[in-house]
Amino acid sequence: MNQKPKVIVSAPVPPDLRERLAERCDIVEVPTGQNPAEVLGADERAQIEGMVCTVRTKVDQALLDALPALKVSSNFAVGFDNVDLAAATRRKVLICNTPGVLDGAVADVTIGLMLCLSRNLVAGDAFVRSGAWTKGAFPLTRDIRGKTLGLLGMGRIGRVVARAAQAFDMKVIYHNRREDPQAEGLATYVDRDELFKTSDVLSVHIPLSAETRHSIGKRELELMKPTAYLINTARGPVIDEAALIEALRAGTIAGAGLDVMEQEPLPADSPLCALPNVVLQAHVGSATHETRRAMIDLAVANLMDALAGQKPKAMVNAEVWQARA
Ligand SMILES: O=CC(=O)O
Repeated sequence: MNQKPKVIVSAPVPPDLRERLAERCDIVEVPTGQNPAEVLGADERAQIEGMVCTVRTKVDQALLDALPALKVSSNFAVGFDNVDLAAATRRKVLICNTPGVLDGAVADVTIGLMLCLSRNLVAGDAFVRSGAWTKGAFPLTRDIRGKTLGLLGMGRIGRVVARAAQAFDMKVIYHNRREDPQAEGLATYVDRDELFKTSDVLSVHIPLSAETRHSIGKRELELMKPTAYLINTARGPVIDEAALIEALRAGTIAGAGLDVMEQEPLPADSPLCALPNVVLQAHVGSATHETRRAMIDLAVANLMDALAGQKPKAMVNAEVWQARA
């Protein structure tokens, strides 16, 4: 009988799915976020053929060197900025991710942040709880109806946000590397500066890469209207956080809604936590029972398919798969 392939599980795989995986693979447990190269001995590492992990696992050259038999690494996330993709592709390690199943959940948090900012809902809750209401009315806020929503990035999530914004009678504009035919009827393509200049709410939906790191900085913030809000449910480091804090303090923009930050978890002494015009969330875009289940189903299916020689549903470096076929 063929030996089952050894796989690292470094993600919250629920018991029923773990059982299914164990029928086909020999599971090696690595606590989520810990470096398998530090947790496992050399003999065990040498036998690892697959891995399912969160974005807290850095799949870099050092880890690839520590796992010389690795064939597939399956991210329990749509983002893959934890992976050195060039190094993985060079080593012919297939990288998988979980696109599609979390679009609605992330779009919901985007819309939620937009409403919290424009209607000041978080401060309104504190206002009532503190008894301040008994002393006077809550300050007026701003409508989003009829305003312009700008989307930086028009992928799957951006399109769901655009569709949702239509229900609020918003005008939706977007900027992408190129105009997207799938955005037709949903949003109007504009150039990048125009997006920053004309958006009343600007929402970020681009992946983190060497090119996008700090791509929203002082210059972009200064292009924005002083009444505009910036929302980020993508990755923290695409925004230069120091520049953003400065802009929020100076009133260059009206506020920000952030589900992601440069440092996560965000410490309570971060200047962001002291700013009244910021609404913060703990990187929870995809964090619902239903969506996380769909994500882990897909991540484990990708891993099992790849190891069984079947084309996984979602591959980041499909060229590795094609070269094998
Ligand atoms: O941040 C979450 C993801 O990339 O799936």
